[in-house]
Amino acid sequence: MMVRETSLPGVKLVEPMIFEDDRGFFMESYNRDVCRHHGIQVDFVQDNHSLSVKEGTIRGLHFQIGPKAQAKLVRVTTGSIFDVVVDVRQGSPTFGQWEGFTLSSTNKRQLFVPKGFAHGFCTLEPHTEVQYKVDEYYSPEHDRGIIWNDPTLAIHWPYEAPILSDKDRTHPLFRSVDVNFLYEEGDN
Ligand SMILES: Cc1cn([C@H]2C[C@H](O)[C@@H](COP(=O)(O)OP(=O)(O)O[C@H]3O[C@H](C)C(=O)[C@H](O)[C@H]3O)O2)c(=O)[nH]c1=O
Repeated sequence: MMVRETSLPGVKLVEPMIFEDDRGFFMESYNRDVCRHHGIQVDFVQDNHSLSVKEGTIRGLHFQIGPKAQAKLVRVTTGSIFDVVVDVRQGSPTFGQWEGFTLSSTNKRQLFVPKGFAHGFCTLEPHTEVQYKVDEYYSPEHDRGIIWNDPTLAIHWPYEAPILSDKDRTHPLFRSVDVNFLYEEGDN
């Protein structure tokens, strides 16, 4: 497995080792010790799996606050996504900065998203399946977000008129990132 840092300290791009033969391939999709060796020092407690039927679907930008803040290890098992993280850690030198990554079932790349980052993705193909580990359980009361087209962030999404859930379109807690300091260090 190779792990490289990104423009946002703590966010890591993971390239697993792929063993290919005439049957297909084998990979360790998660190895706790190897992750720890590369600085991914979290104990995951929940696996999530979503299917988005149409390309141009955006899920996010979401994160949980306080003691339920989540770190995530994201991968794509069918299709492909433009995966986006936003630093929402109050006082962070990169607060409000975002970066996007293409994850796909072909490149098998994974993205480690630490606590304190909003996360969202846009599907680039129909029938895209995303699977990700989180290190805190789901807590709707702690769910927060930033609207996908927040002008402060000006994220370069690949689609201008995406498919969204009602929550992602209208949620009252989804405001511009500069309105709310949404995560404070030590909240976890
Ligand atoms: C996240 C979650 C949701 N749910 C239930 C709640 C809803 O009834 C249903 C759909 O939830 P939601 O519309 O929030 O799903 P997504 O829009 O894919 O949300 C995710 O989108 C972005 C990409 C993320 O990084 C988050 O992990 C997560 O917020 O599943 C659960 O039961 N457990 C969970 O952990």
